[in-house]
Amino acid sequence: MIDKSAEEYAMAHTTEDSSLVKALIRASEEELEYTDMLSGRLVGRLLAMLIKVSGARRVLEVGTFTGYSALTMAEALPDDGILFTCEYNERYEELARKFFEQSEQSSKINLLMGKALDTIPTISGSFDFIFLDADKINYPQYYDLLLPRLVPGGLMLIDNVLWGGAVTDPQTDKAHAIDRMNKQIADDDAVEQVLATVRDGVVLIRKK
Ligand SMILES: C[S@@+](CC[C@H](N)C(=O)[O-])C[C@H]1O[C@@H](n2cnc3c(N)ncnc32)[C@H](O)[C@@H]1O
Repeated sequence: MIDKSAEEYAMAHTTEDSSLVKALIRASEEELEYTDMLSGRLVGRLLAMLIKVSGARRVLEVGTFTGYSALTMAEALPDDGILFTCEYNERYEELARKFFEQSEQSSKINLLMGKALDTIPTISGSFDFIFLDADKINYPQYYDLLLPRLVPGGLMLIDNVLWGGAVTDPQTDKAHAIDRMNKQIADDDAVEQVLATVRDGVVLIRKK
């Protein structure tokens, strides 16, 4: 959606990933046919920045894939921070665990396997920061499930909310679901939010 040269310029002027995170990206590209699900450095560095400036300690991620954003967020967390990340695909799990184990942040990361709508309720306590990046068709359901789990003043970042521009005239079930959630957030008096045109669109939500 974003002009290619502007995107490249943004990438060239954004902090690099750690060497372990770069190795994870390379391994994902070598072992998998498609890695377009990986959120990428603009979103990854935004996540790290938000965690640092907000002082978040308890983080939940929905949608691990091979662990790019999980590892990036774990690196941004303080030593006593904890990250729960939900995935259901065992092939992605294997790659993610391999890199989590190599990381100095491994003790902070809890990978929960299974359908996220089932595994999230098994985690007790509330979260300072949530990153939603899983099955788009269930985005409205996730929003309803996750907002009550956020502390007042807590932040939620949701990825792919522009869905390549398809939300402006939704024609598919996924585009309709994302559009429905975007409208739900915009109408929700319990939050303030900014829908930013970073990569495929992210909405940053702060619970009042
Ligand atoms: C867009 S990818 C996540 C990318 C990751 N956050 C990153 O930046 O590298 C979405 C992931 O969610 C997983 N997923 C989809 N539906 C799920 C579900 N219902 N429960 C758990 N994981 C799910 C997919 O297998 C996929 O790995």
